[in-house]
Amino acid sequence: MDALLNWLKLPSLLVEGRDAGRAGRGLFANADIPPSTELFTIPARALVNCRTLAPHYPKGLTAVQLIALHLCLYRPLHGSHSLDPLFGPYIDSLPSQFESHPLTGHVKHPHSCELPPSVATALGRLHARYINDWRAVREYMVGNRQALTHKAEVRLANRSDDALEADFLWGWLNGKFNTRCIYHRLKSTRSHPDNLTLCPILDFANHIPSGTSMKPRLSDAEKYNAAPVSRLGDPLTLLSPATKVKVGEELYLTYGAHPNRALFVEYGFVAPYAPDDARAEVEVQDIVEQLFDNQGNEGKIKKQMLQDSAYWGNWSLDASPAVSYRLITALRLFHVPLGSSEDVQRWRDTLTGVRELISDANEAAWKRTVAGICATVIQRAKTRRVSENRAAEMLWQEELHVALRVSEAHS
Ligand SMILES: C[S@@+](CC[C@H](N)C(=O)[O-])C[C@H]1O[C@@H](n2cnc3c(N)ncnc32)[C@H](O)[C@@H]1O
Repeated sequence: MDALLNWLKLPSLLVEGRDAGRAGRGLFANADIPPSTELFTIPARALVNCRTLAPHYPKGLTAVQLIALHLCLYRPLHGSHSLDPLFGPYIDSLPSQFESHPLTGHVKHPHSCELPPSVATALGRLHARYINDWRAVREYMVGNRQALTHKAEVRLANRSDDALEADFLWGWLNGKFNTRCIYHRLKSTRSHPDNLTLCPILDFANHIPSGTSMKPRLSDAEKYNAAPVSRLGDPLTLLSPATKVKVGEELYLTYGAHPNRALFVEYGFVAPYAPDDARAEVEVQDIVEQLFDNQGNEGKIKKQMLQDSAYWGNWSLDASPAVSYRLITALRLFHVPLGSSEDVQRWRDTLTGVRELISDANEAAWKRTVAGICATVIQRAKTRRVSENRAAEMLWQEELHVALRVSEAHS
């Protein structure tokens, strides 16, 4: 931390990064901190993003690809410091490995750990993003070899493909959105995917699902809804939570209202939940898709109707206990015979709020189907291959818990 503060030219701070147990390192208060206090400001030059890296590389990569490439090229060798003349002391402060991240295991031994289907699907999507970025960067490295080997400190020549990919995966897990990168306005539009940055010290902060948390101060670019005026972008200021923090307490960020499935796949951990917590959730896409598939042509038409009205997919149950409105809407249609134009119209009327339901019989039918879906989730959670991965086990337990709660509510 001292080397990092020296490099940042920051005085001692109200917070320090240190061991936080199972979560790795965290940010802790060095003194009592009044509400919404400015904790520190990281100058734009010390943020790792598309603006600070662009002057040092030929064009052609997205922000995530560029950050991952830079980290890959300057990953510290075992026990030594990063040779990066730009961000070396910061790169030294990054985690040395991501062995517990599910993507690392998935890349090395796909399918070694049995996961709930919706989690496996989400991990598969993340893997596809990773492969896409790795291919793009590999091509870029071939096309720009001369420019890259011009950098005196870069060791490309003696590196095996495997070593290079392992370093790229490490860089990618640091540099993709989530894990350690946060939103930072660098482009003229708010939705541009390159609006992200690595930020020293802030990235020691762990996640808290609810309660008061630290917040980055709105940057000028964000305030004026425009690209930053200065070449390297705006600096980043972190504010303490809106309530007082006592010396020694950990300060958190709220990464987002993510279910455990997303926390596991994106960040590599799961958070505890209360028995009736709506964040405890099962996504039942695979089971419900199969139901529509089994209806043959009628199912195909219903799928199209749901896609057209933006209700296809993202169907969940939660432990509050509840069935998501999206799932109820899909299952209502599932039980409508398409030959009955009156019922089809009634279903459309439920979408616009003209009607609350199609009929009592239709309500009873979708509830019976929910009970069947719960039975499937319970069955597969009870008969799965037990995993040594603690987080994977917790995800299976969560599925079982949610399905039991919803099934009790519908019996
Ligand atoms: C931005 S970093 C936070 C700092 C990190 N703990 C470290 O040691 O550098 C995000 C990572 O911290 C860990 N993490 C964050 N919040 C956590 C929590 N509530 N429980 C367990 N691990 C957590 C996860 O590994 C996550 O990918």
